[in-house]
Amino acid sequence: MTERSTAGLGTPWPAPAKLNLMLRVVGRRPNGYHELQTVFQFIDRCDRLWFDVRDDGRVRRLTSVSGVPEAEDLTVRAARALQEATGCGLGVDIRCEKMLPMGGGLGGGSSDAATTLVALNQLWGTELDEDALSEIALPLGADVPVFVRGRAAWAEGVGERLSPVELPQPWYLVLAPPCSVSTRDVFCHPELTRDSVCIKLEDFLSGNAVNDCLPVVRRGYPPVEAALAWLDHWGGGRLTGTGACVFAVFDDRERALDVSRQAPAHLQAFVARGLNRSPLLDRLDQEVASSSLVADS
Ligand SMILES: C[C@](O)(CO)[C@H](O)COP(=O)(O)OP(=O)(O)OC[C@H]1O[C@@H](n2ccc(N)nc2=O)[C@H](O)[C@@H]1O
Ligand SMILES: Nc1ncnc2c1ncn2[C@@H]1O[C@H](COP(=O)(O)OP(=O)(O)OP(=O)(O)O)[C@@H](O)[C@H]1O
Repeated sequence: MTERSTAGLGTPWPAPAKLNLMLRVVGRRPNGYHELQTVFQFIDRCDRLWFDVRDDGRVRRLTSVSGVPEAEDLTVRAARALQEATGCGLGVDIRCEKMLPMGGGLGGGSSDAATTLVALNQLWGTELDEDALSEIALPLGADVPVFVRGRAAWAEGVGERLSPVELPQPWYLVLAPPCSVSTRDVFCHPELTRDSVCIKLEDFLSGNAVNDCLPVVRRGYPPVEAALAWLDHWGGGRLTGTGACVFAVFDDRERALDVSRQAPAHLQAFVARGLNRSPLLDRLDQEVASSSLVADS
């Protein structure tokens, strides 16, 4: 979607990316899903969404997402799931401006789904609380609940047992190698280790930040390996989720920007701030405040 076409649409709803600051695969459930331990933090790099409520109950996506048919788009599925859960007869036209690479381990699709649930719960007046919204969120994807709750979190289970955490909020240099990684393929891989011992938050805070998917992704995706090798010159990189994106941590924004300018041209590089509170919650507060002003006048 071009800048011009977003003019006049009103304030967008942000769908921030997340980073997995560590990821341990500690078991496998009978349904094939994996038990994880991970730490989620948001970054201030976001997709942007706009919602126009419709009276006729139709859910339409007005912008295209490369390779994703309308009915499979996580925003459309999220809107339909909220209709089904609440019996709401309203519909919506959804526009989404993608900034986050797909299949990048930044959770862009999951975040778009969460933003749709949170925004429509407000705009449709369905009044579900955060727990109820998170229940609708989980079948859409293991990462959707953390985006609904909007707090950096220590996560267990398939990623749905969340405890909020206050972490340092450094600057991250994120590199998107020119490939996308299928989360499913990594979790199905015969060489993925699935027996890491469980650790505690304190272990992570004192430096245990391994990602168990890294060996499989490094071997299977040479562009990811190359991006990590490049980050080794600057102190080392980490993989987010199942990749393909990798990141390095900096205390100082200028330093992160300086390194990003030196990144090889074939790597998409950006610098973003770590956030313990999702900008989605601020946008929701703004919407609640403006709707109560209208109600009072
Ligand atoms: C790896 C993480 O990104 C860490 O944040 C997430 O756990 C993945 O979350 P997600 O992209 O929302 O994943 P989903 O859409 O639920 O699942 C995609 C596929 O990954 C596998 N999958 C996912 C999560 C999980 N805990 N175990 C799995 O085995 C399943 O094969 C599933 O079919
Ligand atoms: N609105 C959407 N935006 C992006 N992807 C979508 C969307 N709707 C459905 N999808 C599908 O979801 C897949 C995963 O997208 P996403 O951007 O969340 O990947 P990811 O960053 O690797 O996520 P994760 O870290 O959760 O594995 C895409 O490859 C695409 O097929």
